[in-house]
Amino acid sequence: MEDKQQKSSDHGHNDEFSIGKSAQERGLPYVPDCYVIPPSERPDENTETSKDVPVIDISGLRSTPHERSLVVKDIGVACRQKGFFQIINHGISQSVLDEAITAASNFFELPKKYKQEFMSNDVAKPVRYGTGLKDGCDVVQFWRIFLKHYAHPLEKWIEYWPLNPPDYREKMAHYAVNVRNVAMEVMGAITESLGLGNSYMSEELEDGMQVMAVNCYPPCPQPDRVLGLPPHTDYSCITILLQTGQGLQVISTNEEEWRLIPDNHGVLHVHVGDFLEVLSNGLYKSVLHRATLNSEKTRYSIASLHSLGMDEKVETAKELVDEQHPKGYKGSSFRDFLKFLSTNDIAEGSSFIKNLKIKS
Ligand SMILES: O=C(O)CCC(=O)C(=O)O
Ligand SMILES: [Fe+2]
Repeated sequence: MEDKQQKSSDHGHNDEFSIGKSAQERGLPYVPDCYVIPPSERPDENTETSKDVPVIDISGLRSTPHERSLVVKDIGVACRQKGFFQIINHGISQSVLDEAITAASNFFELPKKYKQEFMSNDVAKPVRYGTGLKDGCDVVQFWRIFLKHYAHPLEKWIEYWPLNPPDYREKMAHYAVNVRNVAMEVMGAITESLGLGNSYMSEELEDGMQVMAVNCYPPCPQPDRVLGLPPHTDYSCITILLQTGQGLQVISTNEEEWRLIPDNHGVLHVHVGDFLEVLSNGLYKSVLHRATLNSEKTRYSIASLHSLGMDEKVETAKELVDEQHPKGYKGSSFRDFLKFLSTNDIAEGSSFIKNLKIKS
């Protein structure tokens, strides 16, 4: 994912952009020059909302073998044709979703002193807070505040999570555990759709990493000149995204244009990530996406990224390699990604997955 752009912004945070207020209420007349991105990279305000987002009822995965096979097929088609899909009847109650978002927004609204202790530009830190909102910068910045933390195994990492707001750990953990169960179920369906069986990676995923990127995008006075997050693909097998309001844009596998993703209450959005592209030998492509802004309302998102263990390499499934489809990718681990990130700037277009491609 993005990240490296924080190298010069982690120290220069600015919470004076009070989060709950619209840009006008905060009296912000314009976006500082340092945030303004070149015209070719600016979001177009007329970007169409994607009309054919696959919405999949995953309760069928727990139903009869016939029902399950239909859902598996739909998931496979969505991964191949789009690189993303949305899920309903995922089994996570609305209150768990809402409480995770409330915990996130309460964290971001805390006074600076509670957040500062988590600030770091060390991308390998298990808990990290950062913001692109700063004055006097001389590089392209992004209009986002984030808290990232590892979440699995929960008992190992939760003690590093913020103690404030007091219910942050409880509420976020509740969501983390639930969304991880959904991720395991969806990954089983994905490997099944590839003809590898539903338990192909379940053991490795059991010991895998879960990183939660908790994002906050304050209202922006000129949302057409700046982005919340630059275009990137995720360093995961899959990412599950919970969002409040529209802002996510994607370029699906079968299109060339940016499309806005609708946000429907209670729906979770699933992205194919880099490691799944490697595993599937490019049958399923990790999806390019970015976060855009609005001038009215703070938007929150919680991205839960699921991959294998820190040193467990994801290799292309040998079942998907033959003479017509030679192995297209080098194997890689989460640690390999962190190493890549520490020397490459994803905000400037570096791409982990491109780096893994074997040139033919
Ligand atoms: O906030 C969003 O819509 C996207 C977040 C995202 O892509 C990420 O955290 O990797
Ligand atoms: Fe992402």
